[in-house]
Amino acid sequence: MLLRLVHWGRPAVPRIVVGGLTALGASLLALAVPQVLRSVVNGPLLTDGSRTAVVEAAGLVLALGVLEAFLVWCRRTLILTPGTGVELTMRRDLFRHLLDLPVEFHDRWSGGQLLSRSMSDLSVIRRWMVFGLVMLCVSATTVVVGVGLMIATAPVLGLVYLAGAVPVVWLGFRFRQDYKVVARRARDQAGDLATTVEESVHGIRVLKAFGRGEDALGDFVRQADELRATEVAKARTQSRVTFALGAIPEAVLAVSLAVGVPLAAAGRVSVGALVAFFATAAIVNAPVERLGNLLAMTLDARAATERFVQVVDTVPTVRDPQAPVALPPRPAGGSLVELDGVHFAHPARGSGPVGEVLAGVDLRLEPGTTTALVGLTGSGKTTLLQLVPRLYDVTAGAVRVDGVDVRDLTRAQLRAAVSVAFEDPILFSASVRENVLLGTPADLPAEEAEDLLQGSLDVARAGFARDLPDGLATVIGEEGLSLSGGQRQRVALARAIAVRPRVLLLDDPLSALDVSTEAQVTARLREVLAGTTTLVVAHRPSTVALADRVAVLEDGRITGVGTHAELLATHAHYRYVLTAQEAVDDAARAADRRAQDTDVREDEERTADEAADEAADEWVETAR
Ligand SMILES: Nc1ncnc2c1ncn2[C@@H]1O[C@H](COP(=O)(O)OP(=O)(O)OP(=O)(O)O)[C@@H](O)[C@H]1O
Repeated sequence: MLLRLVHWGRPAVPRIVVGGLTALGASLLALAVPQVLRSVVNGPLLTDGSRTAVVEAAGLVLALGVLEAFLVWCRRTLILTPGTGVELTMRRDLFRHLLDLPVEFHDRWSGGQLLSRSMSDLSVIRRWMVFGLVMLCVSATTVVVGVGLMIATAPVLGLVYLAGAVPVVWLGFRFRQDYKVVARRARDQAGDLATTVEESVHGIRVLKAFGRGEDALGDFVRQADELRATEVAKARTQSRVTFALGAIPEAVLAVSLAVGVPLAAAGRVSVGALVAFFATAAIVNAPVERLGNLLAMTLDARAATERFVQVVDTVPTVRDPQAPVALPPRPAGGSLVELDGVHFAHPARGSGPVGEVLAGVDLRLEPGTTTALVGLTGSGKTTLLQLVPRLYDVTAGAVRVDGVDVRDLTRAQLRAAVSVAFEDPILFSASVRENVLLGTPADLPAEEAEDLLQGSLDVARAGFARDLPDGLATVIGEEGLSLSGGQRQRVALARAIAVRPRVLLLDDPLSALDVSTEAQVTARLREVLAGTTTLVVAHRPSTVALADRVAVLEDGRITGVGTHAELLATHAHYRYVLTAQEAVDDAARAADRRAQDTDVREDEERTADEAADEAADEWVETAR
């Protein structure tokens, strides 16, 4: 799994390798110190006691120490920057892939899981690459070289020390098995927790309005507690292995001492060799102890990498064709859109006829006309609309624009030709200007962009945006000024119009507007839409009025196409849908009236309160 990182880590490899070599050099220098000790003890100390030799040896140890410190500094400096570069590249690739993945992927994945993958998982990988990986290699090499030196210095004692490796390796293997499960669980739970925070913040108004703050807190605490329990389990597993990796070498050293001293007394091992053996063992013990933490870091990085590649390995199901076809030039009278035997099932609902929302839709949108799509709620109107710009791909049949199957066009070409305004408009944390011009080419001359902006705002009756605190530069969306539902819809409508598309898809874009504003927008749209083929999902008769023709979606098929009057006279289901909607509208209007009455009462009460406050203030002033 970790080898997958080579793809992103390649540019950093030279610096990581050089950094690793400097770290290895530092460790080997540390291992050289006991050998100096050995020669001092066996030479000047035990024989002639020459001061000069001791001073020379001390100078050598000092020089080795300074060089070791310098190499450690080199390692840090060399590896720091490439690690952040790798993290940036991985983050960019992940985000690019997320944008490329189809809507169906985003239906299945929660925001928190994607957020945690792009933030904390990548930080874990970076830390491992620049520290864990390097130190793991250096520690393992130091241990191997150190044990080799110990065997060379005092073979019997070296073999005793080596015997300690058997339980260490076994423990390491057991640790890997246990830790990798909890490491993955912890990362997934962190993602779930991020999802909960994201959803709660997003839906904060609903939580407050329904007084469900305590429940949300309860859910959050439960999840946070599960994560805590997993982290504790992780820490316990890690501390067990760290303890064992610390204790086993110390125990082995005690055994070596018990064996070594009699050997030295018997003259079978020199005193210098014994001193060098234990000094080397003290140096080797440190990386052995570190192995527990480094293994844990490695397994954390493995879990993070697994989660990262899980996303980047997901193959987009909606892709550009191998040999894209070009759209014919824009016809003067407008584009022809055909849906031919279209079937569609949302993947989450299972494939096959049972899960199908659309079961053989045949619909022809004549060039330059506006067609209203009417059907009961949940009948698949939004789904149908989304098949045209390939937010989903049909499961059977075909959607064609000007005779070209939309799957034969590049997505960029298709989406420049087809524009959508959704019922629930999402605005980005950017200025009104940026939001409206979102779909227009980036290289559009400033003057033309300004004309488009002003024209689109006028058609969508979104002129209110000019009166915002900073005019059209006012930041709206999540981080900016909140707009009302109707205002957001109008900005989103302006955004859809600004593209000047061949095909405009409107998913009940005026549902949050009052009837008179809707009438004004409708009138302007009729003028502007001449030459644009439009499909508008309509719930209200007033929206249907926008259309030249109406298509009725019923049981996954189009069961009637005609003018509003024709269908009223001939299509029972159409009459039923409109009547059902009128009943809903009547109920909504009644609710509006009640709310207005309450507002008036509240205003009256407020005025009375304000008057009382003013009287009280006056009284206080007079008293003063
Ligand atoms: N992403 C999805 N995953 C699974 N099922 C979905 C998804 N989106 C919609 N559906 C289902 O597909 C059916 C059609 O939904 P769609 O939103 O297209 O209906 P609609 O006619 O636009 O409804 P409304 O008039 O209420 O907006 C519904 O049963 C809905 O539950």
